Parts: sequence; C-alpha cells; structure tokens
Amino acid sequence: MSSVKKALLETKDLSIGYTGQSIPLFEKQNLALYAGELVCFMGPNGIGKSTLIRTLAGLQKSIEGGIYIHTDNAELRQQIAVVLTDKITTPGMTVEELITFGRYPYLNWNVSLHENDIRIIDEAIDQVNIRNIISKKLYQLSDGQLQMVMIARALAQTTPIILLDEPTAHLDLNNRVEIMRMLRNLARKTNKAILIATHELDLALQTADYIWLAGNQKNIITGIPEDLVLNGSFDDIFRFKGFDLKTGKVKHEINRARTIQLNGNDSEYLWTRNALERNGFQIVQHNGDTTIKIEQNNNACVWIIGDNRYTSLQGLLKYLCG
Ligand SMILES: Nc1ncnc2c1ncn2[C@@H]1O[C@H](COP(=O)(O)OP(=O)(O)OP(=O)(O)O)[C@@H](O)[C@H]1O
Repeated sequence: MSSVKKALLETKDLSIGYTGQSIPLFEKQNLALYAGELVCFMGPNGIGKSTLIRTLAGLQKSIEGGIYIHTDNAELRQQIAVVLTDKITTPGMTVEELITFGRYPYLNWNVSLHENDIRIIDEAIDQVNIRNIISKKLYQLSDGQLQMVMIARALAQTTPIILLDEPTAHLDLNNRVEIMRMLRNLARKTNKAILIATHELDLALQTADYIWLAGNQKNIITGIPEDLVLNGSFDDIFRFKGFDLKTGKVKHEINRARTIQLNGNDSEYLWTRNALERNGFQIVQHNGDTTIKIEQNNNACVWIIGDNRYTSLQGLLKYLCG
C-alpha cells in the first residue's frame, strides 16, 4: 500500500539569482522536499546551488515565485536549519557553546538550559561523534572537524528541514561516508527533509532518495538516482570525459592485442578486471586469447594461467605486461 508523501517545502514558479544580473540562475522551478527523504542537489560549479540553498533558507530574496513551508512551526528560523560554507565569525567560541547557541530560537538568553535542551545538544554531539572536541575553541579545529560541528549545530536546532551546502567538503573518506549515511538515516528516523548541495557523485548515487540535478536550461531535473543515470541526464549535464557513469568506471583505452577471458567471482573478479582494464587489456566472455582462472581458498587468492600460478595481481601483471 503506498502512502502519500508529505511535502515540507515546495516552490512554485521560483526564479532565483542576483539583482543587477538580468538573467536568473534558475527560472520558474517547481520543486519539493518531502518528509523522511534525503535529496542531493548536484550540478557543475557556479550553476547556482548555493544561491538556491540560501534562497530556500530565507537568507536571500528570490526574483519571483514562492517558497511554501508546510510544517507546524510558525517561524522560518524554527523550520529550517542551514549549514553554509561561510567562514566562522566567532573563532573564540567553544564547540559546545556554538552547538548550544544552535538552539537559540528556542532559548531565552538569560534562562539556563532545560533538561530537554541538554538532551538534544547531547544527542547532536553524539550523532556526529565529536564528544572528544567539545571543549576546543573553533579556531583550534581542522576544516573537517569544523564541518562536523556545524552539522551538529544544525541537528541541535531540531528543525523539520535541514539544508546543507557541501557538508562533506574537507572530510576524509570515512567521514564523508559517515556523514551521508548519518543524514540519510536521520531523514528516515526523524522524518526530516534534508537537502544537500554536493559534488560527491558516488556517494549521492548510493545514498540519496532523490536527486536534484541542475540542468542547462536554468532548470532543475529531479528523479531517483538510478533513473537519472540510466536516462542519460547526468551525462547530458556533466559531459563526463573518460568516465562511464552507467558502469561506474573510468574508461580505459584498449591498447593490447591479446584478449583475456576471466573466470572468477566476487570482489576478486572485480579487482582483477580493474587491474587488467587499467593496463589496457580487453576482457571477453568467451574465446579469449588467454584464460585466467581466479581460485580462492582460506582468504588467499591465486591467479592461474595454464600451469603458472600467481599469488598477487602485481605478479600476474608482470607476467602479462612484461
Ligand atoms: N553575491 C553574489 N553576487 C553576484 N553574483 C554572485 C554572488 N554569489 C554568487 N554569484 C554568482 O552566481 C552564480 C552561482 O553561484 P553559486 O555559488 O550559487 O554556484 P554553485 O552551483 O553553488 O557553485 P559551486 O559548485 O562552485 O559551489 C555564479 O556565477 C556566481 O559567480
């Protein structure tokens, strides 16, 4: 049984851009963010992603059209938390203070924190795993740590909508994956609508419920990631050079005469194929000039060509490439 999705934010014929520029960045767009969904907003540099985020957050005026919020809170600042890429203006503040002030809309400055506020701040700190740095001053943090802190501050605002501009910039791979997974789970568990502007193609395709793809006609194409890959929308916009998004692989030139038939399974097969294609071999299903068999026993892997056995891909490549 399908349930009706609840749009928390909608735009009607929204055009955005900067005064003094005659042409808008996006024109007459009808978009929606739904409760419980993570949306990744993608597109080339300079196309207008940050500008749209700021406009949706109410930090910048639209050119025309409307933005409608369908939540129970009356005030915009209690409905939308936003994480931007701007420089911090209070470097002497501690992490804990910054996150605490994240709850400012709900707090009275001269009243001490309620138990509920303390619990929410604690949860936000744990969600992004930054308890070990809460006493540090902001200027003492690495870019990645600061990014995590800003996300914690947004979480502590407990708004139904969160907008983030490139939240994984500066983060290492583990933290990038962790942040995307965390935001995705958060959307699911707490029924928030979360929009992320990002250049992380791989991660977005694997975690987003929905993609907004900035098009070439001042428009935004929307859909689930797989549909946009298969219908060529990503190719149209990014014009990938040397990368085949449909297979998720870098395109290698075939520059070796002999073809290879590869018999094996699982990740060993995938990485062997990767090594061979990277070195210019063409892999064929049948009748290869050379057949390589991958054998796996007790976590060890052996590559077999005729009577020759290789215990590493490096050894195999040395034999094949000379
Ligand atoms: N304050 C401003 N005044 C005038 N034009 C601006 C201003 N800020 C950005 N722009 C212009 O608006 C366009 C969109 O910028 P924006 O930062 O929204 O792009 P973006 O898609 O987020 O890019 P990136 O992926 O590089 O972060 C750019 O051409 C930029 O030069």
